[in-house]
Amino acid sequence: MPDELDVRPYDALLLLSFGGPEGPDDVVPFLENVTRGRGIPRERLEEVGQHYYLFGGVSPINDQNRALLAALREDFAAHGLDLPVYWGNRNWAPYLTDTLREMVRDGRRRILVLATSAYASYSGCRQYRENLADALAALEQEGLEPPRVDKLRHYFNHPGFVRPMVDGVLASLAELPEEVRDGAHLAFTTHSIPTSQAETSGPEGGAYVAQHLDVARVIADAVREETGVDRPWELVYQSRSGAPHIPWLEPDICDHLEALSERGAPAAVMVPIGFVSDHMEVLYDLDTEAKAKAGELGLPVARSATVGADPRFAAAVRDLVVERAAAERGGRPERCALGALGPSHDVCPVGCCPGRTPRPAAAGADSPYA
Ligand SMILES: CC1=C(CCC(=O)O)c2cc3nc(cc4[nH]c(cc5[nH]c(cc1n2)c(C)c5CCC(=O)O)c(CCC(=O)O)c4C)C(CCC(=O)O)=C3C
Ligand SMILES: [Fe+2]
Repeated sequence: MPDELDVRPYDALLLLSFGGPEGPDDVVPFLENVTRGRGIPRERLEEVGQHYYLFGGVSPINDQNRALLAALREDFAAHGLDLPVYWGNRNWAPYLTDTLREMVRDGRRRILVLATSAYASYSGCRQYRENLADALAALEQEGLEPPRVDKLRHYFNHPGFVRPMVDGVLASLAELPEEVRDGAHLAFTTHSIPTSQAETSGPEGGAYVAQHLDVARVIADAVREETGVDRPWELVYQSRSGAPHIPWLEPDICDHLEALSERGAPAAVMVPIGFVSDHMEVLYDLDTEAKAKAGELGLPVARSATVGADPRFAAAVRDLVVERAAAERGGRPERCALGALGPSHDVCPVGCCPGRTPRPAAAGADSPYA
């Protein structure tokens, strides 16, 4: 048996994810959960519903989280990290509030949260924190003493998140016809968000785009070193939602593929760095829609894998847990990070990644729960 790793003061890890439908009957209620109060046009919802029906009404995200849970438990057990791992979602069962209630009933008082979103932004960070605050409030209403909840730092630049994506790009390049491989562009993609949200992301603003650019550069550099070929790369966006008159980050991946084709690019690899698993935004927006677009253009494309349940990602989570526990005990742990930005903060400062209207958010400096 390995020596036991010190995770005091924590007594549990919570995998906090988006959630997704598990059958056709779940699709509409799931979309209602996601878009409640968010001003998404009806037509957009109907369109996104069709994406899910195309895949039998099942999002792959839940099985991907089950696989990640298994990978985390296996990694923790193999390395003497004695920490139970739970799973709860923002928008579908198992719901966050139900999981937190179970955790409290199991006696968990100091909970560390791993969100399946690696970057700063309202949608990718504070919204998860608001949902945590709502769940804690619900437990309080039920007469339960809310546990203390902390969130792991953003892991976009952790080597265990980045390295599997480098391998993914190398595998995708190998899938392309040999004669276009060296000229292939790398199209790094992430979820588009309103430009106003991008501008206010992180403690000083602009973090969403800056963090993605940093990761894209690290991956492009690593691929150049591995292959000896310097390929052009760009950061582009996908899965735009919202009303058309509100500006969102651009260009869209499909417009980008068209521009590449016009510029005479021989091929492209789409690299979904914005996502942690190959969920619906990847399967539909890239593998279905963007690939169809590339087919029309006669542009050879491949799409590289997200980290999913890669054992290196599970090991990165272990590293982050041990690091954060040491910091909570007053130590100065080593903090792994690639790229130019350095390791992200442990505790989101007051006011970072603001939403449209202020709401209580847990696991940050402005949390109403200690
Ligand atoms: C930044 C970001 C991430 C990455 C960080 C993270 O992972 O959290 C992400 C992930 C995801 N988004 C997902 C699904 C959806 N997102 C929607 C809508 C929106 N996303 C937004 C942003 C993000 N979204 C925004 C600004 C909106 C507009 C509405 C609003 O302001 O809140 C809608 C409504 C319909 C539509 O308009 O598309 C759906 C169905 C799924 C599940 C996929 C599956 O089922 O496999 C996942 C992982
Ligand atoms: Fe989304």
